[in-house]
Amino acid sequence: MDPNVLFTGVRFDQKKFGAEVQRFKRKAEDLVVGGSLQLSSSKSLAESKFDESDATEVRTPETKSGRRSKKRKGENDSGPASAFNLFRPPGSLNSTEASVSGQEIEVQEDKSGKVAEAVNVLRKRCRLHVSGQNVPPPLMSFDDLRSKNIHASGYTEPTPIQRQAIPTLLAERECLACAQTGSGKTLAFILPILMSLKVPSDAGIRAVIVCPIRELATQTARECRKIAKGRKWRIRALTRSMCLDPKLKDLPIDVLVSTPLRLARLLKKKRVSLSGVQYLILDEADKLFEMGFVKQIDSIVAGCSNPKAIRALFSATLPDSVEELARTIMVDPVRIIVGEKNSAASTVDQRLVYVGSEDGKFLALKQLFKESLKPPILLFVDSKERARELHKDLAIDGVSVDSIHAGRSQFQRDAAVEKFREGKTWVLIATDLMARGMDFKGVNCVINYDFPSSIATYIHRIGRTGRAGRSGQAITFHTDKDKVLLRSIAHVIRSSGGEVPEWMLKLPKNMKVFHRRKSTPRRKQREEQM
Ligand SMILES: Nc1ncnc2c1ncn2[C@@H]1O[C@H](COP(=O)(O)OP(=O)(O)OP(=O)(O)O)[C@@H](O)[C@H]1O
Repeated sequence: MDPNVLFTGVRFDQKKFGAEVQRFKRKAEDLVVGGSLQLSSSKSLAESKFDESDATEVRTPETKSGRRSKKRKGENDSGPASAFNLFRPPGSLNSTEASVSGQEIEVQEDKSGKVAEAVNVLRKRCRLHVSGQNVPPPLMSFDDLRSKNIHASGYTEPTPIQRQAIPTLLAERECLACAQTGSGKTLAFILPILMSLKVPSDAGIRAVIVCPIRELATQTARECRKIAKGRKWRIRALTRSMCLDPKLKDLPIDVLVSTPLRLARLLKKKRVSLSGVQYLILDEADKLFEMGFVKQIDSIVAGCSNPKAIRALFSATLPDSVEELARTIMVDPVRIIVGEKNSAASTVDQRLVYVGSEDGKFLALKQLFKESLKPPILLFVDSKERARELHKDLAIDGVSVDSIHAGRSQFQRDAAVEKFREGKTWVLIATDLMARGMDFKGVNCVINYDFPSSIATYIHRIGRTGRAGRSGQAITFHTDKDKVLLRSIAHVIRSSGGEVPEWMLKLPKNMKVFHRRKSTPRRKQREEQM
């Protein structure tokens, strides 16, 4: 294996990813209608800029007294927000207006109806499906935001989700957003948060981003710092050492990124206050609404007691049940779906490989290594036991391999992620811990060594490749035991443009697609196979 290929694109810079940047750019250019689409909101957005040099010119959505100039109808300023079941009633937003940075967005059906038509054309081309009352128009260009850091980060044009979510959050509207993996959802919430908060302040935590795993929280905080570069924002990922700090409450923090458990524990012990939070983002929202997290999320949502706090949910998969639950905690949310809901990234070439039985997996893997696989490769297994077993086997074969799972210490986990990012590890064996949100740009291939336990898991796992417009490959091993979910996954592949045999699509319908597999498959000792 040529180790040089490992270093291809592991780190994102504009030079290395010139082609991708161009691809994003090209797509965006295609969206301009006759090169002259002008939305009436552009000016308002420009005036929300947040780069330091521009700070004095920023128009604020607040009056001198520090209160927002707009108040939602029916909003109770004094009453605290309560947990899931007790939320504010929907429909309390004035349906005829929404403000961005204190200005009205006027997507008027003007005399010629041209603006409204242009908005529709842009949304159609971006495959943006939006619903809600008086939804703000999409963002035409990052230039409208006049942020130097965006361009410095190598981002030239907004992705579809960014086009709609940024103006929505800037307009202080709550939102439910679903867009494919690797489509830039992180920036879609980070940017409006920083723009809305405008300047660092000692007023306490003003934005909270909740992610299901620590590695993702660290990554999100890093991305946030990148966008805030040159400013004195205090952006912190909640670490163990911070939790142990007796002075935690006095730490200056503007944006806090955390996993649910850590934050919920601190809240319970009253060691942190979220009463001044203006933005609460639930990233990978469907995961956070699963049984294991829901209590913690409930307490975090309740802890963000500012009645004006804006809540937003983001994920690449948003089952209807989660949407329903989410709506109980949101006020008149804007629903933003890019493309087909719960679909796999079309940039990923997906393949299903029949390996017969459990024992066939290792042989098939070796064969793939011999034939065609280019590292870095992310390989998913079902459990930490499986990860340990395969790690040992591949290490014997001289492959540069590492593993990451819940059985490893945080130090080992961080080191594994870092080495993989740097291209020092060829194959990273992972459990579903790594399936969501992690942005390893250079991953060439994802292998589902063990069949995913749900469609959502499949979509997120394979979404670790083919990110930011790059192409990637996903190979899924299946055995006779995996028939239960095979049909559903074949449909996911077909609907994202992949090829699957007809017979797979005709397998009997499985009703338990979102259920976990009960037992971990075992294969014979490797020695027995050789
Ligand atoms: N406008 C843009 N132009 C070019 N690249 C971008 C843009 N916005 C984001 N990116 C890059 O796209 C990659 C994927 O972004 P991000 O991690 O936010 O995806 P995501 O939609 O949250 O994916 P997932 O669903 O897997 O969490 C990142 O490397 C990011 O730097």
